[in-house]
This record gives sequence, C-alpha cells and structure tokens, in this order.
Amino acid sequence: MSNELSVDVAIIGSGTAGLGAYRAAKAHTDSVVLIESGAYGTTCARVGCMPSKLLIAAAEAVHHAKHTDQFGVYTQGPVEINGQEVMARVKRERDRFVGFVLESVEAIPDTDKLKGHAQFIDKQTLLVDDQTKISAKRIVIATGSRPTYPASFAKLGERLIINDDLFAWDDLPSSVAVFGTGVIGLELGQALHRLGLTVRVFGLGGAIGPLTDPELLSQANQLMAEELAIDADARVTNMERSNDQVVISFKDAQGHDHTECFDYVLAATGRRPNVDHIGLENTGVKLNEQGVPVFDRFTLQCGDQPIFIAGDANNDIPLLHEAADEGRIAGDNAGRYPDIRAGQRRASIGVVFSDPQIAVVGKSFHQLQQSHGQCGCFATGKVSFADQGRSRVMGLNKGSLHVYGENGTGILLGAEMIGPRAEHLAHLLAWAIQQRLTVAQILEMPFYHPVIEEGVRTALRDLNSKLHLGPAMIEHCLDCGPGA
Ligand SMILES: Cc1cc2nc3c(=O)[nH]c(=O)nc-3n(C[C@H](O)[C@H](O)[C@H](O)COP(=O)(O)OP(=O)(O)OC[C@H]3O[C@@H](n4cnc5c(N)ncnc54)[C@H](O)[C@@H]3O)c2cc1C
Ligand SMILES: NC(=O)c1ccc[n+]([C@@H]2O[C@H](COP(=O)([O-])OP(=O)(O)OC[C@H]3O[C@@H](n4cnc5c(N)ncnc54)[C@H](O)[C@@H]3O)[C@@H](O)[C@H]2O)c1
Repeated sequence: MSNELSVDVAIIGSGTAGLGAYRAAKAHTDSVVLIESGAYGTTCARVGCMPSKLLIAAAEAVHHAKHTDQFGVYTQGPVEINGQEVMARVKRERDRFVGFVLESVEAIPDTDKLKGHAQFIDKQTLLVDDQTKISAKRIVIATGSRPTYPASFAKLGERLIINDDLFAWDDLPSSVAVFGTGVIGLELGQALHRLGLTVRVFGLGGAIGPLTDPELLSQANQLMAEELAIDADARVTNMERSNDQVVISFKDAQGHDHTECFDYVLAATGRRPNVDHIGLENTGVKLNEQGVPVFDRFTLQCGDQPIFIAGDANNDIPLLHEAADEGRIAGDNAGRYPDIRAGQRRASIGVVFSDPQIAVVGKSFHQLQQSHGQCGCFATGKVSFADQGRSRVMGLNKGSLHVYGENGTGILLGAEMIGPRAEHLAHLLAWAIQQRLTVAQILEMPFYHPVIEEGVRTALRDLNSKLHLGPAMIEHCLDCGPGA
C-alpha cells in the first residue's frame, strides 16, 4: 500500500450530495476527505438537469415559432434549425454551469480531495484505486446513479446512447428511437422531435413519467401521442444493428407490424444506484432487495453503523434538491456522530419538463390509494385546463389537475397534473402541503385574475365540496371571474 490516511469523515462521491456532505461535515471537523472516481462537476450540471433543460429550451423556441398562426400571426418561411448551433449553445451554457461547480471544488484544499474509485474493506476502512488505504471514523456514501438498460441493447454498439452521449453531440442526427417513457424519455424524446429529428418513443407497461392517477395517465398518453410517435406499452419484436443504423420492428396499437430505421437508440429505461462495486458486503450493513443499504430517511444512517448514504445512491427520491438536502443531513450527522439528528425532509415535488408539463406533489394517487383508499378516506378535486381562462388566452389549454384531500380533516394531501406551467402550480401546492394547510385555508389565499392559478382554485373548490366541507361547485362560476 503506497499511502495510508486517517480521517474523521470520508465522503465517497463529489456530486451534489457529496459536496453538500463535505461542507456540512467540515462544520464539525477539519479532518474530512472527499473521494471522486470520475469527472468533477456533478451529474446535474454535466449530463443531467442543466443540459437537458437547455436542449428543451431550444426545442420550445422551435415549437413556439411554428405555432403562431392560432393568434393570426405568421412568420415567413419554414423554421430553420441549425443543429450545430443548438448543440453549441447547449454545451456552452452547460460548461458555464459546470464551471461554477468546478470553482467550488477548486476552493476545497487539495489535502481534502482524493481522485480514485473507493471501496469498503470494512465498515471503517476504504481502499482507493488499490493505492490509498483510508481509515475513517465515519463514511458517507454519495456515489450517485447510472443508466440501466436491458443487456440485449449492448449489441447495438456505439448506436446505443445514454443521456451523457447525447450532450456530447456536435450536431443533431436525423433520427433517434427512445426507449423509456419515464422522465428522461419524455423530456429528451419530445425535445429531439421538436428539433426536427424523426423520433419514436417506446415504453413498457404504459407509464408516462411519474403519473399514477389513471385518468391523468390516459390524458397524458393522448396528449403526448397527438404530437409524438409514442407508445407507452410498446411491443418491439426485433431490434438489430444494420451498418450505421438500428432497425426496429414493432407492432402498433392495432397489432399491425412496422419496421423503421434509426441513427441511434437512446436508452432512458431507468437508473440504478452506484452501490454495487463499492464492497458493501464488507461493511455488515443490511441491504434491501436492490442491494441498497437499509437506511433511516431522516438521519440517512445505515442501520446502526457509522455509515450514511445520500443522493441518488440511496435510490429514495433521485432528484437534485433531495440530493442536496440529503448530502447536508448525512454530512452533518457524519460530523456530529454519534450525536446524530433527524434532518428536515420537505414535501415531495417532482416536475417533468415536457409540454404540457407533468408534476406530482405530496402523496401520489397510487400512494393515497394504499394509505387512504380502503376506508374511502380521501377525495379528488378536478379541473380541466381546456376551458381555463388564462390557459385558453395563451393557447396552452390542455391537460388537467387533480388535487387530493383527506376526508374529515380537509387537509390537502397531494396532487397530480399534466398542464400549463405545472412547474409553478406544483410549487404552490407543495408549499401548502408542507404547511399542512386545509383546502379551506388555501382557498382563503388571494388568487389574481386572470391567471392559471385560478384553475388551482377551481380544483380546490371541487375538492372542498367533495369532502363535504364547502358548497357544490358552480359551473362557470360568475364571481370567480370569466373563465376561472
Ligand atoms: C438527463 C437527466 C436529467 C435530470 N434532470 C433533473 C431535473 O431537471 N431536476 C432534478 O431535480 N433532477 C434531475 N435529474 C436527477 C439529478 O441529476 C440527480 O438526482 C442528482 O444529480 C444526483 O446527485 P448525486 O450527488 O446523488 O449524484 P452525482 O452528481 O452523480 O454524484 C455522484 C458522484 O460519485 C462518484 N462516484 C461514484 N462511485 C464512486 C466511487 N466508488 N468512488 C468515488 N467516487 C464515486 C461519481 O463519479 C459522481 O461524480 C436528472 C438526471 C438526468 C440523468
Ligand atoms: N425533470 C426531472 O426532475 C428529471 C429529469 C430527468 C431525470 N430525472 C431523474 O432521473 C431518474 C431516471 O430517469 P429515467 O427516465 O431514466 O427513469 P424512470 O424510472 O423515470 O423511467 C424509466 C422508464 O423506462 C421504462 N422501461 C424500462 N425498461 C424498458 C424497456 N425495455 N423498454 C421500454 N421502456 C422501458 C419504464 O417502464 C419507465 O417508465 C428519474 O427517476 C428522475 O428522478 C428527473
């Protein structure tokens, strides 16, 4: 062994969770080491949240330019998409975001950083690249996640891509088959379609993003299919490489056979936590069926060991803001161990940046069916955006919002939606849920006119009435203002 190191806290992974853990642990002790096997810069900034939203922004620009005629406004000639310029902006702006992360990593003293792949030799010892042995009193696992896809996809060679590869493109290709109708498949599939590529999206089992409410799921399927070639429950009968293309044979919804060729297959079939090659078997930590340590979601501690797990690595809620929160909690507890504290967990919120946007906040319909369904203990308030005033004004009148409330208490429990500006509506509702507001209390809040939020009020009034806590809904309510 060429190097040996002894520290109070070792953190494996310098992504969002790892960096947060480092800062929190440093508040307790100077003896912290941050280990990173890959590139600094975080998944979110390099190949995740930021480049995907940049690509979507370009796609939205195309979409808006192509859909002005409903307002009697006509742009001259076809909309021209310069793939090289699109990708250049995506990468330029992405690099700027990555640059900010790199600056913060630079600011960490060299003595606190180590490059290499870390694995456990025992619960308090790590081996990094077979070169450095680290004895650590406490360890935080913040190793993130990676894409996963069926083994059979590997035969497509370099024609099989994941999100990382897409954001390395210098130009846009002609066609892509997207596998997966989850968050990544929807966001990237729709964006590539709008950017002029021939796109077909193949799903499995009928899922559309995180939606679980059957009515909304069916609406979402319909809305997406109006624009995109998408089958959320596809039957692919064959997929093979043919020169520089991939030939895919599949059956459509009517059972008819089709064969199409694509430049690439984008695997967006889910992600798995990076906990399989880090020697967890040497720690004595209890693992669940997926091989992920069993942990306390408030302290992030694994069993009663001096080991904490944060971010995508724990496979709980693989989202950026959760990784940041969990990193802080895990790092703080690793620093203060054994005097650990429960950290604050926020109301759940998830947004898909498709168009229309999709969001799930608080408890999903599926979760409520399990916790409140048997006793009929929750009710659903609904609004369709089809006739909602502001949505119609802007030509964004598609989709619906469902809000769920508890019978008896009138507390707002959750919501699912596909519709205009769902990212903003989801925040309002998540904040109300975290405050444990009742539907009546939320209805006491101001609603401006004419805004999309008036649709939220309509859904909440419907819910209040279904909870028998308010009057029946009045169709086209006059005191609500026109088109509320
Ligand atoms: C395409 C895409 C779009 C996304 N969009 C959004 C979005 O819009 N909003 C949102 O909230 N979330 C989004 N996410 C999810 C979000 O990016 C992740 O939840 C978040 O980045 C996870 O952070 P993390 O710190 O857990 O992992 P990471 O940032 O991946 O950090 C883990 C680090 O650990 C390192 N590592 C792994 N194993 C070892 C080891 N054994 N030794 C040393 N180092 C190791 C890795 O190299 C990596 O640097 C998106 C994800 C993707 C892929
Ligand atoms: N806007 C955001 O917040 C955002 C954006 C992108 C990613 N993310 C995060 O990244 C995570 C991973 O995203 P993801 O979309 O890869 O995973 P996902 O779990 O959301 O969706 C994967 C989908 O692939 C389908 N699938 C699985 N095997 C398949 C097959 N063989 N053929 C066709 N479809 C198949 C699944 O049924 C599922 O619907 C998300 O859970 C989310 O936490 C978030």
